[in-house]
Amino acid sequence: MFSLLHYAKDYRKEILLGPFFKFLEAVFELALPLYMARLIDLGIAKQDKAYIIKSASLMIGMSLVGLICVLICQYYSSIASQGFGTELREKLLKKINTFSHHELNKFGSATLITRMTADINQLQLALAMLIRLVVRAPFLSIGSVFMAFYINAQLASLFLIALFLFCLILYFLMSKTIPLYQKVQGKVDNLNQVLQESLSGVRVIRAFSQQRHGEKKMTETSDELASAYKRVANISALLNPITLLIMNSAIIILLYVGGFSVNSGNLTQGEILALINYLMQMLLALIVVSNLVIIFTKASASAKRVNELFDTTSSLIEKPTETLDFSIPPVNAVAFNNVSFKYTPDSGQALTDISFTLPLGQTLGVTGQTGSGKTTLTQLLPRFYDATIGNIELFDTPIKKLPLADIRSSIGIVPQTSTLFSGTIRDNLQWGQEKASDQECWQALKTAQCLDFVNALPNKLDTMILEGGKNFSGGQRQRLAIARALIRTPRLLILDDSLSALDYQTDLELRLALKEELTQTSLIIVSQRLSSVQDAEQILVLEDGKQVGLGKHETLLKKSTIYRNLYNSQQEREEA
Ligand SMILES: Nc1ncnc2c1ncn2[C@@H]1O[C@H](COP(=O)(O)OP(=O)(O)OP(=O)(O)O)[C@@H](O)[C@H]1O
Repeated sequence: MFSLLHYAKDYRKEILLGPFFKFLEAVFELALPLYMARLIDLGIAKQDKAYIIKSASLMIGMSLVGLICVLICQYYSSIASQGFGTELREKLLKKINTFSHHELNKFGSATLITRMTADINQLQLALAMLIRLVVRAPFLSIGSVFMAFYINAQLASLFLIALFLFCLILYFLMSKTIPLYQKVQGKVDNLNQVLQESLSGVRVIRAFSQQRHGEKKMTETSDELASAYKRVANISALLNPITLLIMNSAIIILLYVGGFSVNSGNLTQGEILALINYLMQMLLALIVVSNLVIIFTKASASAKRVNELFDTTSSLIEKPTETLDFSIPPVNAVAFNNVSFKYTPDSGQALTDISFTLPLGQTLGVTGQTGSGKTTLTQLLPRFYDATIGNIELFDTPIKKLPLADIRSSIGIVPQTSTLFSGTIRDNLQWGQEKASDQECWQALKTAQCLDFVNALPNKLDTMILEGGKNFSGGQRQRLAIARALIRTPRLLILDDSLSALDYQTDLELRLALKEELTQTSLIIVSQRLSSVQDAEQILVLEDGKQVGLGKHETLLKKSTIYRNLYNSQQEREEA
C-alpha cells in the first residue's frame, strides 16, 4: 500500500504538517483533564474565584487553539487526499491505456471501473485518516496511560488491564474481519459487472422479456454482497459495545477503589475525575485506532487491486525504430505475410496463415461467414493484438517497428458496433480530429452520407447525442461513426461491417463518395454482404480463420466454391 504513496509526493508539506497540528491538538486535549482536576481541587473546593476564572480562561483558550489546529489539519488532509486520488487516477488511466486488448479482456471493464473509483476512494480515505488520526489516536491512548500514572500509579494499573482486554478483543475481531473485507471487495466487482451488463443490455433484455431473469441475477448478486457485508458488520458491531462494557466496568472499579483513596486522603476528587476522563480518552482513542485498522485493511485490499494493474506489463511491446514517412510514396498500404493468430494460448486458431497485399490507394474487401475471423484480421492492423506468427507491414514498414501513435493516427477504423459519446455531433466528430473546423465537419458528414438527416435537425452540428447514440437509428449511428473516422483523412480506412445497417442505395452512394473524396486513402471493407465488397480491387475470403480465396469478384465467382455459394445464397435471398 505504501508503494502508492509516491503519487502523493507533491503533497509532502500537507502530509507532514497535518499530523503535526493534530498532535498539538492532542497535547491540549491530554492536558485539559489535569487542569480540570486543579480547577476542582484548588478553585472550586477553596472557592477561589480568581483561580477559577484564570483556569477556565486558560482551558477555553487551549480548546480554541486546539480547534484551529484541527481545522488546519482537516484542510491539509483534504488537499493531500484529493490531490493524491486525482494523480493516482490519472496515472492508472494512463497505464490502462497502454494495455493491449488481451489485458483489457482479461480484467474486464467492471473491475477496471471499480478499481478506478471505489478502490481509489478507499485509498484517498486512508491517506486522509493517516494525516488526521495516525499520530493523534495512539498518542492520546498512550498519553492517557502516562497521565494516569502521573496522577496515581496504583489506580493506573487498572488502565493497563483495560488496555490489555481491549487489545485482546481487537485482535480477535480483526483476525475474523480482515479476510472478509477482501471478499467483500470481490463481491462489489461482481455486482458492478451485473449492473453494467443489465444497464447496457437493457434493450436486449426487454426484447427477450428477460427482465425477471435480469432482476433475479441482480438480486442474487446484491444478496451475496449484502450477506458478505452483514457477516463483517455483525462481527465489527461487537467492538463498540464490548469497549463500552470495558470502559464502564473500569469506571465503576475506579470509583469504588478511588472512593477509599479519597476518604483516606490519598487522592483528591478532582484527580478521580481526571482519571475517569483519561480512561474514557484512552478507550475512545483505541476505538479510533481499531477503526483505523479497518480502514487500512480495506485500503490494503484496494492497494493490492490497484497495484495489480500497475504491475501488469502490456503484452504490446513498443520498440519503434522507424517512423511513417510518406515523402516517398509507399508501394503497399498493407501486407500480411503468413499471419496466424490465437486470442489466448489455449484458444483455437482465430487466423491461420493469412497472406495478401493491399496496394496503395486500392480497396480490399474481406468477407466470410460469421466467426470466420474478419474482425480479428482488422484488429491486428492498429495493433490491438499482435500476430502470433508471421508479420504485418503498414505502408511498407513492419508494424512492430513503428510507433503506436504513427500507426493509429494513420488508420481510421469504424468498428462493427460504433460507440458515439454523449455530447454534440461536433464534439463527436472532433474526437476524430481535435481542431476540425465546421467546414471540415460538414465535408466529412457529406462523404459519410449524413447530410440529409443532420441538416434536418434543428440544432445541426450542435445536436446533442445521448449516451451510446441512442437518439439515432443504427444506420445513422454507423454513418456518424464513419464521418468521425473520415475527418482526419486517414491513409488507411477500415470499415468493419459498418455498412451493414445501411440500405443498398446508401451503401453504394457512400462507397462511391469514399472513392471520389479520399483519393489518397486505401480502404478495407469488411462485410458479409457481397454487394458491399464486390467492386473492390481484391476480395479476401475467410473461412474458420483460413484464407480460402483472394481475387476479384469475377475470378472468385469462377474459382472459389465458397465465394460462389455465398454469392448464390445472397442472390436467392434478394430475389425471394
Ligand atoms: N476476444 C476474443 N477472445 C477469444 N476469442 C475470440 C475473441 N474475439 C473473437 N474470438 C473468436 O475468434 C474467431 C473469429 O472471430 P471474429 O470476430 O474475428 O469473426 P468475424 O468473422 O468478424 O465474425 P462476425 O461476422 O460475426 O463479426 C471466433 O471463433 C471468435 O469466437
